[in-house]
Amino acid sequence: MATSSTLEESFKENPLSLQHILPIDFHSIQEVPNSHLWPTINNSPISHDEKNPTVPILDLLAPNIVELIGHACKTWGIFQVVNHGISLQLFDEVESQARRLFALPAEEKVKVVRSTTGATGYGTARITPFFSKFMWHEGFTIMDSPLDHAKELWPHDYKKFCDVMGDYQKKMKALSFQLWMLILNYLQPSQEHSIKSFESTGALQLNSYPCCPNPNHALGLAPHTDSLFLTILHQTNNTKGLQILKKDQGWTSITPVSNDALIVNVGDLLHILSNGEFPSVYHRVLVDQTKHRVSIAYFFGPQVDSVIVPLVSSKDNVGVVPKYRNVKVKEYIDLKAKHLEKVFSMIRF
Ligand SMILES: O=C(O)CCC(=O)C(=O)O
Ligand SMILES: [Fe+2]
Repeated sequence: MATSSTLEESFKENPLSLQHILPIDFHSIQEVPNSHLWPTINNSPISHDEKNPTVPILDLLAPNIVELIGHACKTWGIFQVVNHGISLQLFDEVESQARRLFALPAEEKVKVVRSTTGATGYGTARITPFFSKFMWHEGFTIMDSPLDHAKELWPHDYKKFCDVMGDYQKKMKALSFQLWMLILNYLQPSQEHSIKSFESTGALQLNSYPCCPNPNHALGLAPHTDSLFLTILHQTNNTKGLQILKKDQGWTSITPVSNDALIVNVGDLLHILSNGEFPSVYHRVLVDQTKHRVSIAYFFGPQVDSVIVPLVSSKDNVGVVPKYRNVKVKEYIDLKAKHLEKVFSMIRF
């Protein structure tokens, strides 16, 4: 038996109230209720002819990929990946299984609602309690196998869902490692740095943003950063929604270059590990009046018992002092659950 704790366990100490977990019934709603009505979102609604921002697009087969990925992490903290070897068919299957789940009536979905101390299952975003308004969003989180939940939802027809999600998690884990090796190659941690050998954790997050009658006053996801090392996101390119906050540019939409392009962003723990060199991207999601958007995020990080030590002794960084104190992943997750972004100032020197 493994004695190390899991990501799931590390959420237990900060329970959420059921009121903050259960999404409204989007199938029955005609108007945005006051609880979900945000003051004007400081941006015009998504315009579909908007110019693409120049988020780096990385070909994983490029000979200078280490430099490219390092540069992208440093300058943007977010990039797109093509030529990653994952088939369009798998993306289509994951999206269609996710849509199958979200299309279920509310009384079915509630059977697999996340528990107040849990991490997996159906529910709102974990950042919900930090905002006075609710988000136009429902999610389903998978860690390891979704078997128990799938059996609840489809007692006689759960296999396809589990197979597809299992396959996707496997592919995402492998891709995460590939990206991770490239990033470590770029950062060049010293031999003794603990990050050289670590066990990973991953979580799959299915996101659903139903059509919204009033998209100018609703938010799919409120601004946030992701907590772990990397997030790999799939969204079909005909439904925009993701925006990042870019210095001098404001909120900027990220549009995939193709249906099989993946969007990869730096999370908090990689920001800390890189000693602040790589920004942890602040992002949010807008909603659409006529399109029900689904996105699939894979969060990749170290095990919760690992300690993140900012890299200062790599060759580029000689003489640089650490900007953050060492932090155990479990402690970080706990601080973030209590304080959200204020967590950075709490661990900064
Ligand atoms: O749906 C998206 O585009 C982004 C999802 C996201 O930010 C998240 O799951 O943390
Ligand atoms: Fe996110």
